[in-house]
Parts: sequence; C-alpha cells; structure tokens
Amino acid sequence: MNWDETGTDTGDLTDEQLDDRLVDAGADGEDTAVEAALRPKDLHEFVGQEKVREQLDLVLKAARARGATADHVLLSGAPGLGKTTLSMIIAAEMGAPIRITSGPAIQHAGDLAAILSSLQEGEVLFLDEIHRMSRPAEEMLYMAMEDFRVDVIVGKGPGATAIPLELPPFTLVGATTRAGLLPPPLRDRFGFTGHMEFYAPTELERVIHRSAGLLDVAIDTAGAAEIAGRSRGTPRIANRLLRRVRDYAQVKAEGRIDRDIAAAALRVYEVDARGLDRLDRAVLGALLKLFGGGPVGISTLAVAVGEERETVEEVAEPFLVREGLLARTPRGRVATPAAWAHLGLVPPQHGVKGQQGLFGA
Ligand SMILES: Nc1ncnc2c1ncn2[C@@H]1O[C@H](COP(=O)(O)OP(=O)(O)OP(=O)(O)O)[C@@H](O)[C@H]1O
Repeated sequence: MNWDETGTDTGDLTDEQLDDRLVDAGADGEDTAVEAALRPKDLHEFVGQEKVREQLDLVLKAARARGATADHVLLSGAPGLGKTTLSMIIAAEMGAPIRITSGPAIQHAGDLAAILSSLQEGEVLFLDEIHRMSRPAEEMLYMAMEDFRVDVIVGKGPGATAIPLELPPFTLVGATTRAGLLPPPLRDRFGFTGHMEFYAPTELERVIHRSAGLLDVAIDTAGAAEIAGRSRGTPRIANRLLRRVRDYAQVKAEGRIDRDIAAAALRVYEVDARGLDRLDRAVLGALLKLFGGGPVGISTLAVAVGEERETVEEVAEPFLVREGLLARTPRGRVATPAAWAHLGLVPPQHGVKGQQGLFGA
C-alpha cells in the first residue's frame, strides 16, 4: 500500500491495530514502565503549562509556609498531558507520600472508606478519572474532602448505623478528562483547578530533548522538531514516537536521529506530517473520495471505512476536528479545505453540493 501519496486504505483495522495505535494518547503496558523513568520530578523540570505551574507553585509554597496540608487540586485535560506526573510532583514538593487509584476502581463507598482510613497525615491521594466514581463513593468523598471525616454505614435497613470515622488531613488530587461531567458539589470542594492544554510544538521539542537525554539517544534540533510536529500536542505520544524513531535509527543510522531519519521512521509507522495515522487518513480519504467532502452521516462514513461508528466518532474524529480537517454540521460530517490540501486532492470545482456557504465559498 502506498499511503504516502494520495491513496487511502479503507481496509478494516483490527482491534489489535487500534490498540497499538502509536498516536493514541492513552497509556499502554510499555508506556507505564518507560513513563516512570521519563517523568519530570519537580515543577522546574515539568515542561509547558506555564499558568497551571505558576498557580500550583503558589498553592504549594503557601501551604508549606503555613505548615499545612495543601488544598485539594483538580486537574482537567486530555489523556497524556501530564496529570499523573503533576500529582506526583505535588506529593514530592510537599514531601508527602502518594497513593494512586482511579474512579472506576472505586465502585462501593466501602472501597473508598478503606483507602481514606489508611491514609497518613499529609498524604496525596491521586484519583484518576474521578468522574467515573460511583455515586455513593462520590457522596462519601464530599464529607471526607471538607471535614476529613466519613460516616461508615454498618448493617442494612432500619438497623443500619453510621459510625463516624476521623481522617488525617490529606490532599486529594482529582484528574479528569471531562471536568464538565463532575457534579458541582464535587467541583466546588477543590481549592484549586488547573486546566491542562495541548502542548505547542516547541514545548514538545523540549520534552523530546529531555527524554532523549534520559534514554541516551542522540537527536538534533530538526529531528526533535520533526517528531514534535507529529505528536498531536501530547507528551505521551511524543515520548512514544521518540522510542519508535530510536528503534529505526538504531537499525538504520547508528542510533543518530535527524530530520530525515525521524521522517523516514514515522513513514514506516504510518504517522504522517500532521500526526494522522492510518485510521485518521482512512476516514478523511473516504470523506473526500467517496463522498466528495460531505456532508455525510457518521454511520455511513464508518461503514465506508469498515469500522464501528463509535471508533470513528471517538477515536478518529476528535483529532480531525481539532486539526481543522473535519467539521461536524447539522447535515453531517464535512471536510474542510485544509483536508483536501492535506491529502493532496483538489476539491470539486464549484464546491460540493450541500456544502455551499459552509466555508465561505
Ligand atoms: N509537562 C511535561 N514535561 C515532560 N514530560 C511530560 C510532561 N507531561 C507529561 N509528560 C510525560 O508524558 C507521559 C504521560 O504523562 P502522564 O501519565 O502524567 O499523563 P496523564 O495526563 O496523567 O495521562 P492519563 O490521563 O492517560 O493518565 C509521561 O511519560 C510524562 O513523563
């Protein structure tokens, strides 16, 4: 398949291929091990997110000066932007231990009570995907956050009794990809909320240089810029692409990474100059070639690329929209002029029927 030209592969992608997506911002098994080694250890090493860093620095310094436990912190933002890393930095800066768990792991209020009651004074509790916690656990958390107390219910029905349990002061760091889904009473109990933005390419270059140093990989400025441009604004993806380019460089270029090596390696892995992978390009290609740029319904588009509607809607579409390559309109999905340019195709001369007025043409 010559996908680097204008061709589009609309063949089915298997579940394994989707799980293996190099440009997926979620963590995989390999990430977990390597990420531990690549995590910045303090706020100075943490690249970008200037506002969040500055504000958090003040919160932590003030708490330290008062000799108090830091206020609860909510971090929101897409996967792979550094929420877990920041929570570890918060613990390190406060000289406190950290306990890591996630919303889906806490299904019953009892699960949460067990964790809370075993916390040490000042400990940081990192609760990833806090929006996915069960309702009873969430309600228990309200009281724990505000009064450092929980009521443990013993027994059932009319004989049930609430036994109050004092907790040591702790700092909850909640992380969510969807701050809007948090009930206001929970959101209001955080003393500080930091919203993590996607990273600029120059910031990702710094992440890549830093990681290359830790991995002992030789990379020049242009090589780092080439990888950064394909990393979808996400440090986790930048680090993953760096590791794959390192493999290629080891086999083909005595381990040195420059622009040409980075570009050649990422061509092999089918990550294009804007960070689109095979699935993204299949969706975009079908939209342009089979449906003249749209509008077309998402289900039809999914059938055309041999994928589930959810896969197209949740895996490929958000990035295409963010990149300004695809637009959602009431009449269906529509390709933007940038999409035609990206795949090297020419839009139909007089615009596409049904698209008039959408892009001012
Ligand atoms: N600002 C940063 N500077 C340097 N490296 C970073 C930065 N942010 C994230 N990273 C690196 O990116 C990887 C992913 O970060 P992290 O696990 O903190 O993301 P996350 O937002 O918690 O993701 P998820 O929501 O999927 O758990 C880690 O290897 C981390 O070292």
